[in-house]
Amino acid sequence: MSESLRAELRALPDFPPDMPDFDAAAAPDDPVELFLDWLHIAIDAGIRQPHAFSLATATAAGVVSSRMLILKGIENGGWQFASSEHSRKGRELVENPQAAMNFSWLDLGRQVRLVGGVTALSDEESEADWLARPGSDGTVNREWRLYALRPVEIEFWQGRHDRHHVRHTYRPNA
Ligand SMILES: Cc1cc2nc3c(=O)[nH]c(=O)nc-3n(C[C@H](O)[C@H](O)[C@H](O)COP(=O)(O)O)c2cc1C
Repeated sequence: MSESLRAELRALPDFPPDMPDFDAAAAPDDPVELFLDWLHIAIDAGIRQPHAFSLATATAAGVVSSRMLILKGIENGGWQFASSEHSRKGRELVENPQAAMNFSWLDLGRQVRLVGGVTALSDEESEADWLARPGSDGTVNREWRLYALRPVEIEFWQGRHDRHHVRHTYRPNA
């Protein structure tokens, strides 16, 4: 069974036939500019939920967990997301305010990884995010919290058919 699974997995296609080029030498100095450029390319390519990413958090003891979330915006160098502050991620961010994000646009052979400190944003900003959600009935949810991850490291990764994959790393706020 495990050998047939291994063979089945090995036979799966990997990169899409057409992948964009990425010239790291010509990349802008500002990682936000490059991130927004890649995000808009993903949106224009029709990728489903291009604003979805995996967020990894950890307890104070370093026990890691991850889950998918939706990007709410980027402001003042902070990538924003929202969730219940009573959730596992909410509790972990109180005891250990560090996290990692991973955006993957597989149909473009692209990944962006971010690592940094996370801050809980204000009640006003959190409430505004809750009320702006599709289907909002105008009722306030006091558990809802908007957070911002300010990256100390961002890595842009572009797959290539010749396997000379391109990695471009920024270290802002370091
Ligand atoms: C594509 C996708 C997007 C999601 N977006 C959010 C989100 O923005 N906020 C949220 O709290 N949960 C979101 N979820 C659910 C989370 O993945 C997760 O199940 C939930 O937040 C509880 O996580 P926790 O128990 O680790 O804190 C999303 C799930 C998927 C699959």
